[in-house]
Amino acid sequence: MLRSCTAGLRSLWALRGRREGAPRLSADLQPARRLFSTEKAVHKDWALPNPSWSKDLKLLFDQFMKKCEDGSWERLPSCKHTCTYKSEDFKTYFLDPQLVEGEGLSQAQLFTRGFEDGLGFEYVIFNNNDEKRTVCLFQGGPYLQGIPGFLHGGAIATMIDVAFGSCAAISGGAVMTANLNINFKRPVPLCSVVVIHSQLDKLEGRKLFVSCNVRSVDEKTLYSEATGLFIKLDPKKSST
Ligand SMILES: CCCCCCCCCCCC(=O)SCCNC(=O)CCNC(=O)[C@H](O)C(C)(C)COP(=O)(O)OP(=O)(O)OC[C@H]1O[C@@H](n2cnc3c(N)ncnc32)[C@H](O)[C@@H]1OP(=O)(O)O
Repeated sequence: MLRSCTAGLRSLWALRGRREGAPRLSADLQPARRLFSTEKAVHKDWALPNPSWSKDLKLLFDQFMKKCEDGSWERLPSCKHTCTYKSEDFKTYFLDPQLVEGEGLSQAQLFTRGFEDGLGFEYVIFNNNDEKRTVCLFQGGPYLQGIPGFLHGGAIATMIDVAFGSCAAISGGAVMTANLNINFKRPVPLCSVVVIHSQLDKLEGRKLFVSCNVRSVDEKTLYSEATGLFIKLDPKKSST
């Protein structure tokens, strides 16, 4: 396992090395900033394979894409800058309209999509709307290291939160995390692929109770288990 992780790291660094000749981040950000601040923003879908994806991740992705063919599962597209109609719900709820229009948010992007390919969070989420459950395929890159060679617990918590959010949104629409409880049972090797199975356990008014487990691709290792409480936003309330 150590060897495959090292090989994975090596190929990621090679990928990064190839990009060293390209303009550095600050210059790269300029077009993104312009794109985000105009109406004509191009919304790339980041929940699709890229060269940093391991064989395991591509294989699982293909398997789930097959499950999507009969309509029982659907792949969730993912933008760097929230671009679905749902983001309007959050803006209405939380933000001063002047802040939305102004420079303050011009560089905002989804936390989990803020890394170059392969270095941070590589993931795709599939929803099963009838069964109120989701599967998140996640490969954590070298910038997410905690103890040497393993994923940072905060990175796992982040992915669990994102997976939960998608699961709760099936029934709740615009939701926010109120509570997360995670039991970390085994450390996750850096650059490996894990599968996060989430499900809605209970719906009680605006409260959505969810749970998940995080397993290795062969399902033999249980890395983490978690529960969460999400609250459906009440459009009559505003936090500002
Ligand atoms: C578009 C692109 C997407 C992009 C997709 C990206 C997905 C990323 C997912 C990331 C999600 C996040 O990071 S979210 C960010 C982290 N979370 C937050 O910042 C949330 C901060 N908290 C809040 O703003 C608020 O507390 C809310 C919105 C959660 C709830 O406020 P509220 O709407 O006023 O509701 P409130 O009346 O207080 O509570 C409703 C009911 O829930 C219960 N309740 C509330 N909080 C708790 C709690 N912690 N533990 C137990 N119970 C609780 C109350 O007792 C009540 O029960 P009863 O009396 O009805 O029985």
